[in-house]
Amino acid sequence: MSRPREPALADLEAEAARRRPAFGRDAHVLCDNLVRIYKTEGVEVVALQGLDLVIDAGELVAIVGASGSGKSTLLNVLSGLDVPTAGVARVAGVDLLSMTARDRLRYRREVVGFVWQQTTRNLLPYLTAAENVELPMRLAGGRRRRDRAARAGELLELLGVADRARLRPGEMSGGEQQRTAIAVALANAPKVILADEPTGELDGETSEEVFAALRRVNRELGVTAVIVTHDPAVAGQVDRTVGIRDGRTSSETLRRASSDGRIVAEEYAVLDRAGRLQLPRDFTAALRMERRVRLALERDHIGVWPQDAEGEPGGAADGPEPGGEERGGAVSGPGRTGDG
Ligand SMILES: Nc1ncnc2c1ncn2[C@@H]1O[C@H](COP(=O)(O)OP(=O)(O)OP(=O)(O)O)[C@@H](O)[C@H]1O
Repeated sequence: MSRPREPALADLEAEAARRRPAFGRDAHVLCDNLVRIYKTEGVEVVALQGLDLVIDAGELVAIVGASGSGKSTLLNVLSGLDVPTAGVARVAGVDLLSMTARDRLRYRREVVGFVWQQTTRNLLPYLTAAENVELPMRLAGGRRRRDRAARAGELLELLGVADRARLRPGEMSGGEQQRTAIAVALANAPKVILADEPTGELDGETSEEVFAALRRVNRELGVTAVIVTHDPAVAGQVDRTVGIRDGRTSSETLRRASSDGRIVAEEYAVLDRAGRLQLPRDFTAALRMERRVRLALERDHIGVWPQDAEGEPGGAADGPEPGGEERGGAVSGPGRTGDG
């Protein structure tokens, strides 16, 4: 009789993958361990360092972060303009790493729409607002002239600039140009709209109008919207703000209405699948945490302590002593201080 075959490592990995639901399996926008390295004159810049992001269909999400944190790199990848070095990037079921040139063209024409900060990048100066909106439809083909004109009219109406249809960009205000740009981005009924600082060149009141227009298309057309912004007024009005730091997702702020109708914002650190999280810089600076910290699993939280000069836990922080038996190791496992 032959002996039962020992399971190979690949079988065990496949089995483990079968049992665990795939990360972001149902997400509309998915970045899994996304890496983008730029190489210029022998110098490497790691703009995205294993970024994870999951956005559901129909969400309106703001992406915030300091200059150089990787926001534009992320948006360039999602818009199909740039190819990441490694990882997974998927939008509306399209794998952005394995697209052919033809797929990429179709993706950029039909699956995503974008709005850039510079109004001049969004609209052609010698076309009217209506002609600008019709242009992507003409390039994609498939619609009759009358249909294109009707759709352009509907979109300009939805964006509140129907009365500007016959004007060229130079004859419109900055806010009107950006609202027209949103209509252009929506021309081919994309599933996702990406906007990079769409209110960056506008004053407060006008930027509120443009943001309100983005919110309206998100709500009324159900299009998923991802907006990179420095504008606290924009970031403060979306349900979810994702903070990026050093090329990784570091925090999320969720906003919800409380029982008395007030909007409550709760900020969370993002825990990635490898168990990594970024502690806020002001927290680590306040407790002079550098390089090593001590961790302890408590019943309902994990304590983090700076390593003090003597190497004993709890040196600089007020609060409970870290639990656990191993003073040197400091991480107590479940069943010691934890529940299970
Ligand atoms: N084409 C490029 N070649 C080399 N390095 C680049 C390139 N584009 C971006 N970088 C670098 O990658 C990092 C992330 O840049 P990115 O533009 O994505 O940041 P950002 O958060 O959008 O910044 P900002 O808010 O200033 O636009 C930075 O260190 C930047 O210098």
